[in-house]
Amino acid sequence: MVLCALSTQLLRSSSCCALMARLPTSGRRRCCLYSSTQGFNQEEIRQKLRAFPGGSVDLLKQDSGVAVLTVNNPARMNAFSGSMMVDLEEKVSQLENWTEGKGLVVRGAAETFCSGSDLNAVRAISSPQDGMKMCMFMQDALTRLLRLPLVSVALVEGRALGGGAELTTACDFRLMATGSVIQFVHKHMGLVPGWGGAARLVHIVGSQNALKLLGGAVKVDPERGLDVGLADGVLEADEDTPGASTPVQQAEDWLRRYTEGPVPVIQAVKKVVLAGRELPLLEALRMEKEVFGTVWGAPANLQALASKSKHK
Ligand SMILES: CC[C@H](C(=O)O)C(=O)SCCNC(=O)CCNC(=O)[C@H](O)C(C)(C)COP(=O)(O)OP(=O)(O)OC[C@H]1O[C@@H](n2cnc3c(N)ncnc32)[C@H](O)[C@@H]1OP(=O)(O)O
Repeated sequence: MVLCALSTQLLRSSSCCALMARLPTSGRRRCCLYSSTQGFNQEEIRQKLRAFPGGSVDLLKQDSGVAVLTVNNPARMNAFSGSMMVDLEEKVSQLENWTEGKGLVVRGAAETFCSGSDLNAVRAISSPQDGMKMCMFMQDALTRLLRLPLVSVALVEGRALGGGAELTTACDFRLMATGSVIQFVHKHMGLVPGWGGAARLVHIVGSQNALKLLGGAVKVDPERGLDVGLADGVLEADEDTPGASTPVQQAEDWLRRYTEGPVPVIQAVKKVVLAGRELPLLEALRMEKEVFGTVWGAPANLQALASKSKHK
């Protein structure tokens, strides 16, 4: 039973994914969704993907505890080349080990989000075996992205198409700029999502709306995004006001309400929500107990109690 395996995996705190990253562990081996028995040899796939160069995925970790991840391939509407897929996984690993992290903004360069896989690479990776390997590689990277103990938001400007739409679902929230579009164009490619976007979309908007967005390859604008629950907010452009905040600054301002507080507490909040979302109830309760144990009596808790006692 995959779910049982998953819950066991998540709960085994000694060697588990980022979800358990900050629990007291003797050492942590990052685990993958797939194993070599399923044809998943991550280093072999990395080598194959590196053969398709172009663009980059850039990471800016800030003292505020909020990082900015930028999909950067503007000449290709920020399409993912093979080397960018490797970049992404490496940046997720860096974030899994960022002990001071609380939040993450995922964006695209040049005022557009991402137009999915680089079609030139896709044409070259056309064998079923290689397609599966790319699929498993990106499913692993995006699952780990969503499981980071950080509160994440996708800042969608311009277009998020295909794999780019799937990338938005690997964030906790989505903010859409005026005029932006999220579109699962896979049907037009004779495909379905392969980076985990379908499974996550059902969790976000429900199966009925997911069927409509996928089956209809619907162009989701900010209004429709709010309506179906795919968008959590809309950023209004403000080019006329000199010195107005940039879309990234607006996204960081929006995120601040959910990341303000001590790092261990914010990370614990994300972990207990992840457990509730991914695990059966009993395992989720056990995970919640584990995480609760890391914050009960910890400095932030003791400081809060001390300040409360002065309120007599
Ligand atoms: C599981 C994920 C799934 C998979 O891997 O199977 C995928 O994601 S498949 C890819 C799905 N994405 C698409 O089908 C989008 C393809 N692109 C477009 O529809 C358009 O380019 C669009 C709507 C993004 C922008 O159109 P616009 O007219 O404004 O600009 P251009 O089309 O001229 O694009 C500018 C420039 O970018 C190149 N480009 C855009 N998207 C891609 C892409 N996905 N792969 C490679 N190159 C892309 C486009 O060819 C233009 O280059 P140029 O050299 O100027 O012709």
